[in-house]
Amino acid sequence: MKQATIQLRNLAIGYKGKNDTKVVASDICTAINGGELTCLLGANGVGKSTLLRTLSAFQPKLEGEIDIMNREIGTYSDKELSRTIGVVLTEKCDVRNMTARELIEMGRSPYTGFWGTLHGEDREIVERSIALVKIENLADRMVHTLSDGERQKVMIAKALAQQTPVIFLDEPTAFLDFPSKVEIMQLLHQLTRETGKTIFLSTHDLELALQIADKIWLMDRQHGITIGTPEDLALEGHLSGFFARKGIVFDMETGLFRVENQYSSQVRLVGHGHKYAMVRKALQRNGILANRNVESSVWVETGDLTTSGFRICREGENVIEVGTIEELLEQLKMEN
Ligand SMILES: Nc1ncnc2c1ncn2[C@@H]1O[C@H](COP(=O)(O)OP(=O)(O)OP(=O)(O)O)[C@@H](O)[C@H]1O
Repeated sequence: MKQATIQLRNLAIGYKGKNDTKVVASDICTAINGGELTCLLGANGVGKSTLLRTLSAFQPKLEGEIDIMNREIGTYSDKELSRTIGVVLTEKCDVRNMTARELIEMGRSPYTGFWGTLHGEDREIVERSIALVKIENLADRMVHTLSDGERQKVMIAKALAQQTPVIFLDEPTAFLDFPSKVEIMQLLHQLTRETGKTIFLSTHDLELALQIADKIWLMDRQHGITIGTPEDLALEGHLSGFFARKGIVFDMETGLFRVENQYSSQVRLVGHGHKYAMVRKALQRNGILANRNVESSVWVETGDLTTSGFRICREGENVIEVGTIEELLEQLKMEN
């Protein structure tokens, strides 16, 4: 049984103005478990950052309770909070004249004295954090010379150096290239497994979240927050409902989203394996419905990985052989 590290009771979040209050979300009653990677998904402006900032005590809640490890967040001193919650926000930090390692060392400040003197153990933790995020090559660079993605990794290493049981991250993968996105998500997932940390992050990287997260929170103006494993949310129809926009369909077979194609013609495919799958994908991307069940006077033999090229066949006509999918597309387009 997973332990709930964070309990939210009737939580309302938003902004208090002079004359009015903007409620971004209300009646949030749920928990975030330790040892799990939880990803918060939702459209622009729905309130993901507001929720993360409220849970991090960077902005006041409007109503309700936030219990972190069985204590109301308001009862924590700043020092206690900094030993409990590590936060990585998207805002650019304006740091000059500081190396990446020095910035990561600041993650140790909740544990060092007034002068911020690092001891042997602190240095070891800093080096371990650098190694975990694989940024040894950036450690001696000045922070203001780093790219957005590189700086993001440094901020994650700083949060790791802080050694808190809870880490909140606002769009940690936003500026990263695809392999780095995967790497960071897998790292965060692995940390929840190995250290039992509670990691809660917002992201627009839907596909990655669906493949890596233990829990998904779908945040929506109409339905509030819906929570579950990616697979339960899929089976219950929440995922397809949530992203039901024109042109995006949730594919139950793969558990992922795909662009819905509009088909103008169809072709029967003969073959199997990777070559079959790639030809089908290429044709469908080009508006040609293609699979082995389609009825058509023209068919494509994809062969398999032991055969070379592809064959376009028509009853009573010569077979056309092509070497690549690009040539296959060209040929089929010419014929249409
Ligand atoms: N300081 C503020 N005062 C008043 N309203 C705000 C403030 N900051 C944000 N908002 C509003 O609160 C709502 C939620 O914003 P928030 O930044 O939390 O959304 P988000 O889900 O993180 O969006 P995105 O995916 O675009 O980052 C939006 O309507 C936004 O305009």
